Amino acid sequence: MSNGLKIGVIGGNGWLGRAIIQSLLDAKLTSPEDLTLSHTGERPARFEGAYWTRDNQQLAGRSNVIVVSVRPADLPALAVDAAGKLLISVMAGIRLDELAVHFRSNRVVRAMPNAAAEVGKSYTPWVASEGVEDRDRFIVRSIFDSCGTTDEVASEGDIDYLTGLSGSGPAFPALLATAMMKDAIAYGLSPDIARRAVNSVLIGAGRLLERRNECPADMVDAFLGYRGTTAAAIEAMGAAGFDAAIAGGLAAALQKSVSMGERS
Ligand SMILES: NC(=O)c1ccc[n+]([C@@H]2O[C@H](COP(=O)([O-])OP(=O)(O)OC[C@H]3O[C@@H](n4cnc5c(N)ncnc54)[C@H](OP(=O)(O)O)[C@@H]3O)[C@@H](O)[C@H]2O)c1
Ligand code: PRO
Repeated sequence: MSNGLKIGVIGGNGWLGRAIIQSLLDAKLTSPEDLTLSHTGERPARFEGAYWTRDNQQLAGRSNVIVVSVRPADLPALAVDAAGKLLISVMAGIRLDELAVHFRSNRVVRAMPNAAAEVGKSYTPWVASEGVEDRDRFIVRSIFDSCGTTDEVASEGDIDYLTGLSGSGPAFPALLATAMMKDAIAYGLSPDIARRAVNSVLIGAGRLLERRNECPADMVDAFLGYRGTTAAAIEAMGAAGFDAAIAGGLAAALQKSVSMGERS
C-alpha cells in the first residue's frame, strides 16, 4: 500500500469503527498520522497521533478513502460531500445508489464486516458501484483483509443476505451459548462453572473448525457416528426445530436489511 493512502473513518469511536481502525494500524496499512477520525462527543483518548474531528467535511477533505461507520439512523443528519473520494459504507441496509447520491461520489462500496473485526476475524463481503476502479478494489480488499477474510460478491442482494448470516453472525453462537448456560444453571451448576464450560466450548469449537477447515456438516457427521450422547442431543435438537429456527431468523434478518434500504 502506498504511503499516499489517507483514510477517514466517520464514526471512528464506535464499536465497528474502532475495530476497523485498530486492524488497519495492526496491519500497518496506514499510520496514525494518515488517519482522520470523527466523533460526536468528547475527543476520544485513543489512536494517539490520529487527527480527531467533529467536522465530517473536514474529514473528507483530509482523506482519499472514507469509511462510513455510523448507525443507519444517523445517516440523514450526516451531510458530507465526498466527490472524488472512494467511499466505503459498513451501514446495514443502505444501498449503493443511496450512498452515491447522499455522498455525491460515484466510487462507492457497500461492505458488511462483523463484530469479530475486533479480534481480526471478521468475514467481510462487499459490493462495488460501477465507478469503482481496480486500484479502489485493491484498497478495499486490503482494508478488509486486515480485519479478517473478505470477498467481493456479485450483488447487493448477496450483501442483504450476508448482513444476517455473517454481519449479525457473531450474535448467534452467543445466543446458543446463552441457551446452554440457562440450561446448565437450571440443572444446578454454578453460573461461574456454567460460563466457563460454555465459553470454552464455543472458543474450542471455533478453533477446531479453523484448524480443520472442513465443512461444519462433516464435523456434525463425525459426532453422529458415535451414536452416543452427542447424537442423542443433535437429533433431539433437530426434532425440536433447530434448522427451522435458524432459517426463520436468517429470513427475518434479510427482510430487515432490505426494508432498511427502502427509501421513504
Ligand atoms: N457492530 C457490528 O457488529 C456491526 C457489524 C456490521 C455492520 N455494522 C454497521 O456499522 C455501523 C456502526 O455500528 P457500531 O456497532 O459501530 O455502532 P456504534 O458503536 O453505535 O458506533 C456508531 C458511532 O457513530 C458515531 N456517530 C454518529 N453520528 C456521527 C456523526 N455525525 N459524526 C461522527 N460520528 C458519528 C457515534 O458517536 P456517538 O455515539 O457519540 O453519537 C458512534 O460512536 C452501523 O451502521 C452498523 O449497521 C455493525
Ligand atoms: N449489527 C448491525 C445490526 O444488527 C448490522 C449487522 C450486525 O443491524
